[in-house]
Formats: sequence, structure tokens, C-alpha cells
Amino acid sequence: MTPRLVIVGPPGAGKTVVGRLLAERYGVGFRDTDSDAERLVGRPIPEIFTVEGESAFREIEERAVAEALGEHTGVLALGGGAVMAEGTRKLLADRPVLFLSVGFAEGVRRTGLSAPRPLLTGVNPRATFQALLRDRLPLYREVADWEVDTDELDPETVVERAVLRMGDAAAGGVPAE
Ligand SMILES: Nc1ncnc2c1ncn2[C@@H]1O[C@H](COP(=O)(O)OP(=O)(O)O)[C@@H](O)[C@H]1O
Ligand SMILES: O=C(O)C1=C[C@@H](OP(=O)(O)O)[C@@H](O)[C@H](O)C1
Ligand SMILES: [Mg+2]
Repeated sequence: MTPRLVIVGPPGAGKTVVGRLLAERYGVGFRDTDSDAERLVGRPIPEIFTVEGESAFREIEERAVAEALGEHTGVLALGGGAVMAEGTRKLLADRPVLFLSVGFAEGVRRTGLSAPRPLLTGVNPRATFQALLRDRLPLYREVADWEVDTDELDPETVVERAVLRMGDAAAGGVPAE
């Protein structure tokens, strides 16, 4: 069992919104590891960060990702930081992975550096976001088979662009390389 498609990228890239649309397009289920982590702990993500702390969240996230990769056959969106775990990157190596990218200004606009994303509510969320984009970019690229820059595209157009770029590989006809 393995997902038809896994989506990675920074917060605000549209993994959740576009992932849901892609799942509808392919007629398969959608799953998001952020929701899985919340279910495993029994709290929303901001509370996991404040009560359990970020490192506990990362452990739970790695487990949630491994479980979802083994169980889910549809489209799977990961949390933006999931690729920081080496074990997760290894698990992604032979799976079809789409990297949705977003630049700094548009990422800030979309997330509003808001409470639902606790990582981006610190003393200087803009600097945190900037550093996060820089540090993670090579990791997203390491695991990805395809990349779509979402900066100037609405979610529906991102879907069209992704479907074109991925071709049959994610449509279920031809196994991904
Ligand atoms: N291509 C896009 N254009 C405009 N707004 C977008 C786009 N993709 C996502 N959004 C909006 O940005 C916010 C974050 O999207 P979300 O799917 O939760 O991102 P992620 O899961 O990658 O953090 C949501 O309000 C969503 O509606
Ligand atoms: O980038 C990150 O480290 C995080 C991204 C969030 O998911 P989204 O990328 O879906 O916003 C969520 O997993 C958590 O707040 C941490
Ligand atoms: Mg998301």
C-alpha cells in the first residue's frame, strides 16, 4: 500500500487545499498528516506545540507520516516540516512526491503568520518563515519528483499545472519511476 501521490512544501503552499482538489480530480481519498497527528494526540496542533512542545510534535508527526504512507492509497498531504525527519525522507525516496512551492511574500500573505501555525507566531515570524523556506528548500527538492510554483496561481490552476506535469504517473495508469 502506498499513496497515489504525496504532497510536500512549506506552510501556505496549498498542500491541504490543492491535495483535496487533486484527490477529487483522481476520485481517491484525501488524508493530511496534520489531522492524523491531532487525532493521535487528541489536541489541535497549536496545543500540541504549547503543551507537548515542538520536538514531541515532530516525533508524533514522523509516526503519523509512516503510518499514512503504509495505509493510505489516495492523495496524502504532509505537514510543512515533515521532511526535516531523515526517516521520512527515506520513506519518500521511492514514492511519487509533488513539491508545491511558494515564495516569501505570498506565503506570508496566505498564512497570515497565524495562530493555527504555532511555528509562525514567535517573536519574529517573518524571519522564522524566511529561514524555514531557505533551510527546507533542498529537502523538499531532495524528495520531490515534480515541483509546481504556486505563487501566481489559484488552487484550481495549481491542480491543472500539477496534473499536466505529472502526467499518468499520479493518475494511477503508470507507476511512478
Ligand atoms: N494557490 C493559492 N492561491 C491563493 N490562496 C491559496 C492557494 N493555495 C492555498 N491558498 C490559501 O492559503 C491558505 C493555506 O493553504 P493550505 O492548503 O492550508 O496550505 P498548507 O497546507 O500548504 O499549509 C488557505 O487559506 C488557502 O485557502
Ligand atoms: O512547517 C511546519 O513546521 C508546520 C506546518 C504545519 O502544516 P502546514 O504546512 O500544512 O501548514 C503544521 O504541521 C505545523 O504547524 C508545523
Ligand atoms: Mg496543510
